[in-house]
Amino acid sequence: MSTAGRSLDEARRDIRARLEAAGIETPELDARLLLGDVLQLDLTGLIAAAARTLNANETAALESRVQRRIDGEPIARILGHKEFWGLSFTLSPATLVPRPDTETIVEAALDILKQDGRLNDALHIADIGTGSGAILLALLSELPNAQGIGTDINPDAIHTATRNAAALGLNGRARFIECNYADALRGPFDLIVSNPPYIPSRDIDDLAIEVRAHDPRLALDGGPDGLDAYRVIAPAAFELLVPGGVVILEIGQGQERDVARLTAGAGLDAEVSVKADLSGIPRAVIGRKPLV
Ligand SMILES: C[S@@+](CC[C@H](N)C(=O)[O-])C[C@H]1O[C@@H](n2cnc3c(N)ncnc32)[C@H](O)[C@@H]1O
Repeated sequence: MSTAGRSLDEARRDIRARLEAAGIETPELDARLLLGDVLQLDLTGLIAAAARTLNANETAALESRVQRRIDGEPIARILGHKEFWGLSFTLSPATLVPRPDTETIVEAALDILKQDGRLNDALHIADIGTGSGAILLALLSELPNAQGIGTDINPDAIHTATRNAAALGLNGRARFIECNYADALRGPFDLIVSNPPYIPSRDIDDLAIEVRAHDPRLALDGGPDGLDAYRVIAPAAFELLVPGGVVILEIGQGQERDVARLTAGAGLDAEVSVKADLSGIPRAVIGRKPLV
C-alpha cells in the first residue's frame, strides 16, 4: 500500500504492518528507522512530527527503502551506517556490518590491558582484516595514548575505515593499509586483534539472506574448514608481538578448540583462553606470547 499523502504516523503503522507480514523481526523499530532516515529525524523527532504529511518525494524515497528491507537488505546497509561500541561507523559494500558479538573482542582487550595496568600506555595495536575499522577505532576511543594500524585486502574497506577514523577524530592515531593479512605489518605490537573471515565456504549459501546477499563474501569465507585465516594470522602474530604481547581472535561457533590449538601451536601459549559473548557462545580465543 502506498504511503502518499498520509501522515507520518499513518505511514509508520502501514510500514510496520508490511514489514511484519514480510517476516522482519523488528518491524516497529525498522519502520521508525526508515522514516527517520528519509526525514532526517531521530526517534524523538519522529514522535514530535507524527501528524506531518509526507510529500511525494519523501514517499518515493521511503517506498524504495521499505522494498529493500522487505527484500532482505539489512537496515544498517539501507541507512549506510551502524553503531558499534557506541560509535557510528559508515559502511560500504566492501565492509561487513559490525556485529554486537564483536564487541566481545574489544571488552576482552580492555579487560586484559586493565589487569596488566596498561590502559594509559603508549600501546601499538594491529587489527588484521579491519573492515570498517570497528575494532581498532573502538579500542583507540578507550585508550588515549595508543596508536594502531588496520589491514584489509579490500582497498574499498581501507578507504571506509580511513573515513571512519577521521569522522571519529581518531585519524591522528590510526592508519589503514591494504595488504594480505599481516604481510605489510612491521612490529612490534603490544596487542593484535582480528575478526577474520571464518565461515566454512560450503556454509555460506545457507546463511540468512541479510548476510549471504549483503555482506561481502571476502569478509565471510574462511576456506574449506573456516580456519584458513587463523593458520596465517596466528604465526604472524607470534612474529609481530612483543614478548608478553596479546592476540585476540574472534571465532565462529564451535571453533574454539581448533583456534586455541592453532594459537598455542604458533607459540602464543603463555596464556590461552576463550571468552564467551553475551549469549554464552565462545567468541574469542586469546593467546599471549611468552616473555622469553
Ligand atoms: C569478518 S570481516 C571483519 C571486519 C571488521 N574487523 C569487523 O569486525 O567488523 C573480515 C575482514 O577481513 C578482510 N579480509 C579477508 N581476507 C583478507 C586477507 N587475505 N587479508 C586481509 N584482510 C582480509 C575482509 O575484507 C573483511 O573486511
